[in-house]
Amino acid sequence: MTRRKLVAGNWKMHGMRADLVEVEAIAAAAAAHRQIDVVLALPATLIGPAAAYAGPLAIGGQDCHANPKGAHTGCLSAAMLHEAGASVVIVGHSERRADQNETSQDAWAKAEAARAAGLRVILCCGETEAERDAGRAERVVQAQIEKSVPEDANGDWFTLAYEPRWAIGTGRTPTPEEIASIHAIARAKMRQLVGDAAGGIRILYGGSVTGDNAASILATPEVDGALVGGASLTAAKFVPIIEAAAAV
Ligand SMILES: O=C(CO)COP(=O)(O)O
Repeated sequence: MTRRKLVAGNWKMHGMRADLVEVEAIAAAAAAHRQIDVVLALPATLIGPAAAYAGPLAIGGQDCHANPKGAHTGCLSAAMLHEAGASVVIVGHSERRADQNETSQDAWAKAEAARAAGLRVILCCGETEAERDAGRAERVVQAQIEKSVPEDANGDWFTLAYEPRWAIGTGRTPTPEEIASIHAIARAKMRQLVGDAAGGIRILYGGSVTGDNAASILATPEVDGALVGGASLTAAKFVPIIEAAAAV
């Protein structure tokens, strides 16, 4: 099954209104490469202003609450993100697992809530360095998928992102062979859970993707795109990754 490449940027806790010029330039690159999908997951404060002119660039949130509303000070529901202009949301990012003690079950509930509100979902998984060193990377990722991937997931609304924690913001990446191997294992696990629909679900690689390594990572078997942190913050760094995906 052919799957369109997807390049997603995650601005994390970066970005002020002055940075909307970068969003505008990235949106222009997305418009110039419509054969792929491009997403920018922005701080909630920038979703509305960015969505107003993003065009083919899909604007996303970085988290949502699992409940549709309620007494949850400081939290945002999926419907709020949707109303602000987001069409997609990241759930289960390793920084939220580390900083907010989120679990794979939380990611599952957030994915369900996002879908119910009309958002597409990018759900993250990935092992720590200690888990990889102990030879447990595959089992950790399989367990995360088993607990977090909704049983009705399909490629229309659901994307998986494999982000080994030790590769995030470190400049270190797994080899293409290691990435291909984990992605194949992830897809096999999803096939057990959702059947043939797994063939349509994109699996992104994330962790220290840059303009320099994007072409080789994006050409790796089983890699359907990239989830990019630091190198998505400026058009100068992110557009070469979009171009690399469009050229695969
Ligand atoms: O966490 C990431 C994207 O969600 C990856 O971050 P970096 O690209 O900065 O390593």
